[in-house]
Amino acid sequence: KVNEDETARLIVDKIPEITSIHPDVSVFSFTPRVIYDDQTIPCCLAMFEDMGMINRWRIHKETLVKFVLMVKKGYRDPPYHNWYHAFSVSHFCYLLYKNLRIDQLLTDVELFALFVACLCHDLDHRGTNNAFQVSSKSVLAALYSSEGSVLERHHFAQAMCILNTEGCNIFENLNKRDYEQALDLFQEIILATDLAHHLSAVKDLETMAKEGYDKSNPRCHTLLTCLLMTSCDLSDQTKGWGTTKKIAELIYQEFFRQGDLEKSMGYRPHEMMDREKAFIPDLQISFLENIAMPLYRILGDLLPGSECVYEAVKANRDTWMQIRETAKHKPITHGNSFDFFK
Ligand SMILES: COc1ccc(Cl)c(-c2nnc3c(C)nc4ccc(C(=O)NCC(C)C)cc4n23)c1
Ligand SMILES: [Mg+2]
Repeated sequence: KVNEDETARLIVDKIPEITSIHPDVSVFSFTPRVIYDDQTIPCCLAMFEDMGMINRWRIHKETLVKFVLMVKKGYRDPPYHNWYHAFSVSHFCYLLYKNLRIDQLLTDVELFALFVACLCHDLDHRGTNNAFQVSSKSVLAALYSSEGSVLERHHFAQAMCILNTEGCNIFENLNKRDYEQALDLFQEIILATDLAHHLSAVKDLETMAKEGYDKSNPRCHTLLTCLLMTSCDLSDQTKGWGTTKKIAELIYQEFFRQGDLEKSMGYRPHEMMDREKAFIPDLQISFLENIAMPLYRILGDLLPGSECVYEAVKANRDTWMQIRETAKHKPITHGNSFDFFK
């Protein structure tokens, strides 16, 4: 339940000038996780405003406030897949707009659907992955496992519940055509956040990067939108080492909790979810080399000016390699997998 006085204050207060949140809020190196929890919603309002979306889509301020509040409250509090993840993902989308002028490659509707999808893309995440939904025979698996992307279908369903809540539909003033297109894109983008979906699109993304983006080709728009969504989803890796290290701690806290659950259910967990087997530096080097670096390499090829983002990810991979060497020479302590984080 969204309490009235919190909503009232956000509605009455003027939307702050984005730089009043932080002077560096629009640069790639800025880490949105430094923003205090009670400033995240004003920052979201300021991002909508700064991207011209409030006027362009005739969004009533009260509707926008209620929507963002419902979205924030729609996240649970697992170590990683919580509101701060959605907020930081959305902030990277704002960075793409401010620094790479993606508004010149995508239509207004695509850009709007992308930003709103960033806010909603992991709604009601339980801190367990798609495989666990199926193996634990969760309600979500019962609902969606026949179509695949179980969690992502649930995140979309939750977002639709919010949009269908009285006074929360920020798409309400779009004309019929834009409305239908926005919702179709919104669903497509949220379903595309399934890492398996991204991995199956990498070949096509590399081809597009080689041949160049053709703004008149609808397939290019779809591929680029999905590329940008995944770039936002993994954007913690594009910041300094401090963020990379902190995020790894949160992700493996979440993974190891799932592994513990699987063990208690009599399943043998994936190595990356088994706190007794996981060697985090190796796992993270592999994730960065096989998934994150190729992703931001393609982004850099397609969007001039984003090479610095790829370089930041590569630097974090290099730091993991140094950590791996040091950790390998240390005597095997029978502490837990997080010892070398100390
Ligand atoms: C875009 O969707 C997601 C969904 C869930 C997560 Cl946790 C992530 C995500 N975001 N940051 C990370 C980092 C730093 N490391 C990760 C290491 C492994 C995996 C993983 O799922 N590996 C199995 C798969 C390749 C078959 C995901 C990781 N990850 C992204
Ligand atoms: Mg997700």
